[in-house]
Amino acid sequence: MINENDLTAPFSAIRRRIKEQAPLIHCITHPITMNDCANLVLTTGAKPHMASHPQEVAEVTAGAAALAVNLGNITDDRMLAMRRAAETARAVGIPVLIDLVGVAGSTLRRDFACRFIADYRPAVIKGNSSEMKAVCGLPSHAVGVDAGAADAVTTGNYTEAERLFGQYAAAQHTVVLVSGAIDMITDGHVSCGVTNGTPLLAQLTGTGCMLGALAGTYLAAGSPWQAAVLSAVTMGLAGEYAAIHATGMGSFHMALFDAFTNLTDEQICTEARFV
Ligand SMILES: Nc1ncnc2c1ncn2[C@@H]1O[C@H](COP(=O)(O)OP(=O)(O)OP(=O)(O)O)[C@@H](O)[C@H]1O
Ligand SMILES: Cc1ncsc1CCO
Repeated sequence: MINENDLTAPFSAIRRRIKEQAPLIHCITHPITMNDCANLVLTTGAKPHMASHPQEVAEVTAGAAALAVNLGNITDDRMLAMRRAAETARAVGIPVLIDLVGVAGSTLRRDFACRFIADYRPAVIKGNSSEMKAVCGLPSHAVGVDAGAADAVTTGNYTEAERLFGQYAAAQHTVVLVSGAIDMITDGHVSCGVTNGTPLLAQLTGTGCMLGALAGTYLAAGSPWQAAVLSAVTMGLAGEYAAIHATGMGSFHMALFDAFTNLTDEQICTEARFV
């Protein structure tokens, strides 16, 4: 049984370190959510750099504290940029997160992701349940970049999902963050499910990409496990607060950013909910 205090104990320290150190977070991502990801990183106190030109990314990563790459809306240039940046991340010893956007419906992205994971050993691999099943080599039921209902992690299949994704995480020596109504985080030895959130988060494009950028930011100040759990709790709770004030998706979007700005350590530690 997971002790919730053990999970939440490091949260405040990570948040404080990010505010004090204002680390540079290099995000190589796509135009659909780039602006939201940059603004979310800013709410933490960290500094985003969204550089993606293949000829400059190595230089940018060399000055960063963490690298987050996202396969959404992929291009040849960004694939090359991600590999060059990851080479540098490995050389200078900074952690890498990969967000598997769209791998379930694209052989190009799936092959790229599997090669990237094998070559650069990301500290965190993030995806929705369909994307994660796809890189595990299992049939998945994605609808475009969204997870299919048949792949969702639920209280009914939680133990099986824990086994499946845990096995993959252990084999890759990484932390897996599976997003959804229950966000599952596992390294194959320890796992937890974060139940904070609102279905509205799935109605706003790119909240999964934002979750990846947030986990990438916390990687600069905490372990991969802590970074993944804290990001899931933060996104879920911010969604819950935003849902209270929103009257539609426009105001939800704004209220979500207000919630990121105003969430306190106490709210995050006392209102985090785990399966
Ligand atoms: N039904 C739900 N109830 C509560 N929270 C949810 C629900 N669906 C998604 N979320 C939350 O929304 C965020 C994004 O998760 P999701 O699985 O939708 O990502 P994604 O598919 O990668 O999204 P995108 O491709 O739009 O970036 C996570 O923080 C997750 O907890
Ligand atoms: C809609 C969409 N298409 C490619 S990426 C993206 C944003 C959510 O991942």
